[in-house]
Amino acid sequence: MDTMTGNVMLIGWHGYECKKLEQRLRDQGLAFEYVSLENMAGMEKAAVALVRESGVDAPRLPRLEAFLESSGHLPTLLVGEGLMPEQVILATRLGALDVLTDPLCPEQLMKAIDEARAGCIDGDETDVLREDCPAILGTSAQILSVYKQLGVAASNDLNVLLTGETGVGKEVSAYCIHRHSSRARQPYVAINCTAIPEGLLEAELFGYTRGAYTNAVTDSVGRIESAHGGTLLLDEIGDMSLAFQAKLLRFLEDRQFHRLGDSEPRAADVRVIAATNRNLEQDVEAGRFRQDLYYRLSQLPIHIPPLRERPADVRPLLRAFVSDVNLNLGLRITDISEPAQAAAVAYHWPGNVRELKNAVYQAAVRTRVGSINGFSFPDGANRGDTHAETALTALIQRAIAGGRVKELLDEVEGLTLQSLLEAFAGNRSRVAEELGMSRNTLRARLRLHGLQMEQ
Ligand SMILES: Nc1ncnc2c1ncn2[C@@H]1O[C@H](COP(=O)(O)OP(=O)(O)OP(=O)(O)O)[C@@H](O)[C@H]1O
Repeated sequence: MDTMTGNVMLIGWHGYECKKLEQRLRDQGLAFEYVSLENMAGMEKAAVALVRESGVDAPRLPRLEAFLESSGHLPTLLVGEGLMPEQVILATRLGALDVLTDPLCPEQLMKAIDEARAGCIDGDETDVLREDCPAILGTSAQILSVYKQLGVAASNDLNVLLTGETGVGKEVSAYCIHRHSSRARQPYVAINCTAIPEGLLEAELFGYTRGAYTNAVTDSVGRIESAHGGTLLLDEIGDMSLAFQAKLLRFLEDRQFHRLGDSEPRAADVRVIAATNRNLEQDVEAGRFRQDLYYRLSQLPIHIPPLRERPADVRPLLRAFVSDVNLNLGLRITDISEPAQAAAVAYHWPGNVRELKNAVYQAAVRTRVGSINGFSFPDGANRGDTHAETALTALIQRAIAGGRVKELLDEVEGLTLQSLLEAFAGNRSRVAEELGMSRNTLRARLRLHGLQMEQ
């Protein structure tokens, strides 16, 4: 079990009991961590807590009480030796999900841990967000157009070139094409061309024979051969050297290749998808990327727009990642406050969906239970150049340069209203409330600026 699915937190365990318990948890593949009441570092990774008490403090349970008070709603099991009935009743009343007594029966312990973790997911807080999170999300017109292109790509075998800034979802899109294609049951192999040193890339991609170079002690199958029958994603394609580009081009021309050190040509039936966050057309013009390879790779080019150009996707993504974090980390986040959502819509997300996902995970781990009330964007980011702010600066500069300063306030008002509608998902009542004006006044101002967005 990794930290994404949550650790078992151990509180109050000492001596011989620890060894036995550790072995049982390890046998079940469960990660665990000791925390003390004084130092609860690591709690954010927790899925379930096992608190140990002895019966000596009857009828109280000082450790459990102190732990439950400071740990919020983490599912907690009490394990005790010689517990009195009152203590068992008290433990249940305090909120422990189960009480186990020594000697611990391993099956009973694992069942209780599983139930605590499942309770964490299917608990009685019906308003906790826990929908299944599909691999690729978004509802904006821009991303719908991308989905359609992915569908086209899935229906044929052309080489696809996915472009877009870092974190927009090129890799998830490549996988999506594969999963929807006729090759879905065959291998999907991804290689990040920049993560492998140029010298090793050829061997990694094409494979090698024994003795091809100093460390080649056995024959090795390359990624191309591993992907036979399926799909090969060449990620970060824009960063490969011209020499390597020539080798790749040869393979793309007839799907034939040689393992390093082997004169025998081999063939592989692979569908190639390439991805890059570079502008390859510019690289072709600058002589950094071969034109023939560019044409070969981009038989079907698909561009994924940055998140700041599709603000309508922000809210669905936030919602989906909250469900995701609840499922993966066993948290109990119910929602994200409206101001936090509006701030997220207005933010320019330079790291795109990856950054948004991280922001939700970080905020959720901080919040653990209830509503997320804000995200911590990098310093100054909230003042950064959102698309609306960039437009605003350009507007002011154009007005000054063109001697149209008198009309400026009017134009600024229009832009401001447009940004507010965007930030509050078209909710005019909310915008009116924020501006301290009546809905009628707002409606009139919107009409004046040609902004007729309905709620
Ligand atoms: N539309 C989406 N729906 C759901 N998750 C998404 C979406 N787009 C991106 N993600 C998530 O954002 C993260 C980054 O996505 P991905 O790796 O596909 O981006 P990328 O464009 O390939 O980035 P890079 O260029 O840095 O490799 C992943 O965790 C992915 O699951």
